[in-house]
Amino acid sequence: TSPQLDCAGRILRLDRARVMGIVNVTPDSFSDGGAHDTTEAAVAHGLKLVEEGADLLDIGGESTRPGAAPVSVEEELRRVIPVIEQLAARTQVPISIDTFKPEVMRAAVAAGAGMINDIYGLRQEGALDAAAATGVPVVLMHMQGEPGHMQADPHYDDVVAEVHGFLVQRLFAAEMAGIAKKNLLIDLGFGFGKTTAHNMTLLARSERFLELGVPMLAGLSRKRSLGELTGRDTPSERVAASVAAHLIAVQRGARIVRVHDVAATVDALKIWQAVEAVPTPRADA
Ligand SMILES: Nc1nc2[nH]c(SCCc3ccc(S(N)(=O)=O)cc3)nc2c(=O)[nH]1
Repeated sequence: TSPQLDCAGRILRLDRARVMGIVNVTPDSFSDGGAHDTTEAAVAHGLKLVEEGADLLDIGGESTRPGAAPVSVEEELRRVIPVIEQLAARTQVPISIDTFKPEVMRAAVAAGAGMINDIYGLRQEGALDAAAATGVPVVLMHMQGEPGHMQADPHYDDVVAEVHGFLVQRLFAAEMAGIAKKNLLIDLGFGFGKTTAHNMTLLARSERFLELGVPMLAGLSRKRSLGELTGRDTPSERVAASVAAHLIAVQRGARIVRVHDVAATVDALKIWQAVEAVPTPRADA
């Protein structure tokens, strides 16, 4: 039986790398800023990403980019719940909720979400119990510091060892809270309290994390490190770099990649899958 995730009834097979499409429901990411238009635009975007080949969607109502302003529980719910309800009704793919707030986790799963993606790794008060109560798979991500200042001056004695130790501790905490190991995933948290050097070290040594025995998610899409390495100052100019980074992440063990550019990533992974399908020559052949 090849690995798979049961996302509230929607099965996500992990026999090959899967593409998670990003749907930001933040007024500043859509022209008008009006509530209805924001919902409508976010739903349309999610449908477009599924058309492009997304295997699942990640719905986020609060930007956690460095320096972003916090959003209240009420406001975050107002943004994401209508989008989750509509997308769950209009597509068959699993819907992930990108939140660290326990109340939003519970409401999102009640509204049709089948996965929780928590950049704080369930460290907020009440998050472990909320996630356990939903019964859906959970992504535990590493972050050093908080979004407000995490990129000020990130420092590690040994970034791989420290990120590994953090994820071991979060996996333990999640299992102690009653979350089955088969429902746990990890994420190295590219760009969350890391310099470009830290990010590239983690990407280069991703395979080290497979020993944790859970699927790994990678999210480098359009991030600053890719801009620094290519000189592309605008996120939308970082598509080629993002596709390259996620192909490398998959080659080094990632099972899910979280991307803005679904069509391009799907094409790149098709080439990887064609190469992976070539049988290894037998030793005595
Ligand atoms: N599991 C998971 N969830 C995620 N949610 C986000 S939102 C991106 C926030 C951001 C934007 C830009 C930079 S930067 N300064 O590196 O360009 C950092 C963080 N990302 C991830 C990720 O990776 N995994």
